[in-house]
Amino acid sequence: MKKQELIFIPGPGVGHLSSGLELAKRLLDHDDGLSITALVMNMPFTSSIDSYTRSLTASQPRIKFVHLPEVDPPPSDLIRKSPEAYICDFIESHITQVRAAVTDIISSLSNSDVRVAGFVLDFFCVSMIDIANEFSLPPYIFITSNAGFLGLLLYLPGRHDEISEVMKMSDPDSLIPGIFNPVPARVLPDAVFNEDGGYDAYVKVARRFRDGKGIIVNTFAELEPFVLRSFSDDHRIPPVYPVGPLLQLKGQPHPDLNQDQVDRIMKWLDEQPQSSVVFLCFGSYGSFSLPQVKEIALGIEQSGFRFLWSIRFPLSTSSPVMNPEDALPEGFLERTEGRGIMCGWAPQVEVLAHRAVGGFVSHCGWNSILESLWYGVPIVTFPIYAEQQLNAFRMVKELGLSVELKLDYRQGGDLVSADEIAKSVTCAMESDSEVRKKVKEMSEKGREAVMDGGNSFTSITKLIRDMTGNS
Ligand SMILES: O=c1ccn([C@@H]2O[C@H](COP(=O)(O)OP(=O)(O)O[C@H]3O[C@H](CO)[C@@H](O)[C@H](O)[C@H]3O)[C@@H](O)[C@H]2O)c(=O)[nH]1
Repeated sequence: MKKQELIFIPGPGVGHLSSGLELAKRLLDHDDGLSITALVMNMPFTSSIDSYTRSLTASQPRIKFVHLPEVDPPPSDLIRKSPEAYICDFIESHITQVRAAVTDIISSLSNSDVRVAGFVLDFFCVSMIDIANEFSLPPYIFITSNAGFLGLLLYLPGRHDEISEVMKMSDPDSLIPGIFNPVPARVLPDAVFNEDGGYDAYVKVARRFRDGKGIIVNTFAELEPFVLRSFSDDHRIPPVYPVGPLLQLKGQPHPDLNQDQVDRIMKWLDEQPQSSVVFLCFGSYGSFSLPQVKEIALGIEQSGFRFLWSIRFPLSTSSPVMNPEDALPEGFLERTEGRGIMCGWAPQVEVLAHRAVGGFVSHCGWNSILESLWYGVPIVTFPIYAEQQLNAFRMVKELGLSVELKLDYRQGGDLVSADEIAKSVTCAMESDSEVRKKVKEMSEKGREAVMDGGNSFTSITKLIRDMTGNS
């Protein structure tokens, strides 16, 4: 059997990179004959990814990294107008560098027994399908989010052909194939309303999905059966491979995380009773205005539960808060002393795995959702940006796997009050609630899905067979 190489192009930024590389590791675990070269772009304004790629190279010698030469980034005001448009422009500006890197890989393998089998592209990198075609290599697309989000993206080009304008908050609920309930406009991602490039970027990206040889999704059949079935009924959609949950359970290296911080948090958790702590954490970029921070603080205090709060502030705050404590309500720290701690970047996976943690107030980023399901910790929904509102909506209304706090909160939107926060946290922390029971059941199903014979295991085996031709 010939050895085969895959060329990975993960999305820029730690969130997409880490998820893409979990997929890479999973593929290598399944097939000894595979190796992977990942072409990495380092986006301005984001944390360094070097610590991450270094730790992976040390643990998995069959993954090589090629750091693409830096290019002139798009104008910086574009990131404020539309992060999605910025990311797509940034990626497209690497086409020449990617072509050169692929040429090098192929020529370096020409006298070896290794053959390049195909490309795996983060969904934001679908412009690179053209390069795959130039080299006659099959492109596979990787969705770092869920199948419902894929459903939304697949719906957009058809809608655009009929109504070629951005969506509006005042639009009636959308019937999106595969999404169980009609979707209110207020839970759709900001990008679909964005006239400064966000909507166009989504439509353009989604149009290329049908050019993929297959679409790989970080989900599992038991979690999203309805939407996955709808894809297999539509012959225009390439084969969809649900291969998740892809999780980095050993924890992620991060420049803002140091061992002293981890030790302090884990020691404190060790001293707390079983399922007594509510964890608040809002992903790579989630932050709140100062008035919202105050409401959150008052809400946790009012709930009476112990807490671990990963708190960060927007980079654009006009008077930056150097010390998070300055943003808190007066006397909060004294009144909650011994009952809670705060940190910056948290060791989230270790925290969710800890027996003391009983609930999770989350921005509903997909990795956070999968991690909380894995450890059976119910989420309280506090979405902020990207597709998080849609995730929150589906987790509450379709799947019954989260407690509703907000489904439609957006950065700079109406304040979520302390009362609402206290009420939802209390509901999530109930030990015998229906949501907790369902989350525990889904946790088992997720773990079974990736075991030998499970649905995701079978799906990844099929994916490798389709990519390599090896049976
Ligand atoms: O203090 C922190 C904060 C985050 N994390 C980890 O960072 C990852 C965060 O991922 P996710 O929950 O998916 O959030 P984002 O980083 O915000 O992810 C982006 O990418 C996701 C996948 O496409 C989308 O679902 C989100 O909406 C989008 O914001 C998770 O593994 C967390 O465990 C930590 O370890 N410590």
